[in-house]
Amino acid sequence: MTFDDLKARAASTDNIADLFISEPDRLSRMAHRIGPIRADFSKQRVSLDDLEALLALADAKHVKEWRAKLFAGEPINVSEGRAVMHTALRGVGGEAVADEVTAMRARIAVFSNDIRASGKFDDIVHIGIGGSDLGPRLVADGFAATLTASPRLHFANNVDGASVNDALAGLDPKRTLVIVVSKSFGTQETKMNAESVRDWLAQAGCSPRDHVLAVSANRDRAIAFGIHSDNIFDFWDWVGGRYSVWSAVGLSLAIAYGPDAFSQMLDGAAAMDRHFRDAPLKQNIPVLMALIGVWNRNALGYDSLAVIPYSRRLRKFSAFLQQLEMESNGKSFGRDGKPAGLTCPVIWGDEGTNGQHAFFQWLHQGTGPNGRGGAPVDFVAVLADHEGRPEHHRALLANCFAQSKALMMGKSEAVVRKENSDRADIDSLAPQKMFPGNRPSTTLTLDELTPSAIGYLIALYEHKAFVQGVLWGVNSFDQWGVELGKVLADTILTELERREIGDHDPSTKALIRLAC
Ligand SMILES: O=P(O)(O)OC[C@H]1O[C@H](O)[C@H](O)[C@@H](O)[C@@H]1O
Repeated sequence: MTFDDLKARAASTDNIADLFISEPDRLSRMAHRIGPIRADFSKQRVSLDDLEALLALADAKHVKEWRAKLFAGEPINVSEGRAVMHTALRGVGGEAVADEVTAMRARIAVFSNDIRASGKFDDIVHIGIGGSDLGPRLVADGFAATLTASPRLHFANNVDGASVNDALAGLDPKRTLVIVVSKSFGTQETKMNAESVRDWLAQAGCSPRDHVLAVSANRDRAIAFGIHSDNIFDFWDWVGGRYSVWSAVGLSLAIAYGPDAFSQMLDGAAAMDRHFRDAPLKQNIPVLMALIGVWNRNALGYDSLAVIPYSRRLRKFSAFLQQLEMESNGKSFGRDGKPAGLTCPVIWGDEGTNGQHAFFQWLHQGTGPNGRGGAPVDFVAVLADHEGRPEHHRALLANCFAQSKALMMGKSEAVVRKENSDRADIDSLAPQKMFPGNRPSTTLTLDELTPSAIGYLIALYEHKAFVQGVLWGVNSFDQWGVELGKVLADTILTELERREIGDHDPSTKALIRLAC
């Protein structure tokens, strides 16, 4: 089975709505549950036979073998010679590091409880960017569905001074704990924000020893930066930044929401790990999600995926997934150095229902590179109401379910003509008011937005990204594509500081001149 075979199959793919008629057991075969998550793939434009072909592709691309390598802790990040063991942080696989992980989890729990019991801090400022920021921010919002942060949690990520200013606004330095999170401890934004916050503390006479912690895989750099060695929480080079929320990178979550919530999240992720490791591929939710994503990308030719959480508490989910999926699989060349073909689509989205009043027009009627229009959608909904407003919650869910139905069913030109038969301009109006339908989506429902369910959800997409990396033949665990801009930014920063314009193209020179 090859991508070309899939493309040939897709050329004759049916209408989704018709598939429910020709495949009476479609829903039961395409909706699967694990723990609090139910994944309904039945509104995808893929027949059960197509799914068999996709499972054959998984075999042809050795998904099971790669999955075994992942859990065995083999160095599958070949370009950096590293193992990939974020599942070991949840206690699944990576036995070689189990003791270190257990010790770190215990240290996080004891430390978090001590800080919470001490009552010394009202606020935590978490400084970090990319993988050292997106996961903790997503989870902090998610935990707020069922828990209250105490101390309160603030984030400074961007090098834009507004980021650190917003994070510190109204805070009392004497009652603030600062956690600097950087795997490399070499990231410009994080170091600059940490310096600014250190100055802010110093002006109030607060010592870094009492107020600043670091989380890093590079202890030496953290010490060189001036962090006391007792205040450093380590993590390891086998944890990729975008897979690191399960490590001490989540320390601020454990302090603010309690170590029990943090552990429950890890346990939820572990349950998803075991499902991914053990379930047959045809019932394996991350595998099916990955295969359907590849179908949409490589067979149907979609170039983006919209992820729409119908949950305000998950509104950062698409931003989180942009790093998880696009940094993992946004690559042109495979592990073998050969062109990889079409890989990761653009991931984008916003919370529902807000998006309905903005870009959903495009999802329903917009054009696309494949002539099919729009983009596939992952809808994510939480069944329980955590806000004590059942009428709002029913409306939220009604909108979510209505959108996936509308995308699939559309509204024919004939119906539009009937409804507007009195209009003289019906010939020009009808095509504008009709909905083509047959637009694919997946609906994920979570019973409740508990810490455990959040663990399940994030781990689901981690494994999806892993499987897609295997199918596309890329190394999902490096990110060389972010380096060039960083190096150039350093050069240009020096020029801005010295007011000296170096050797650049005319456009870049003109921009530097404007800022000098
Ligand atoms: O945690 P750090 O070392 O500070 O890295 C922060 C982020 O910056 C890098 O440029 C990478 O693109 C990300 O993968 C990483 O998560």
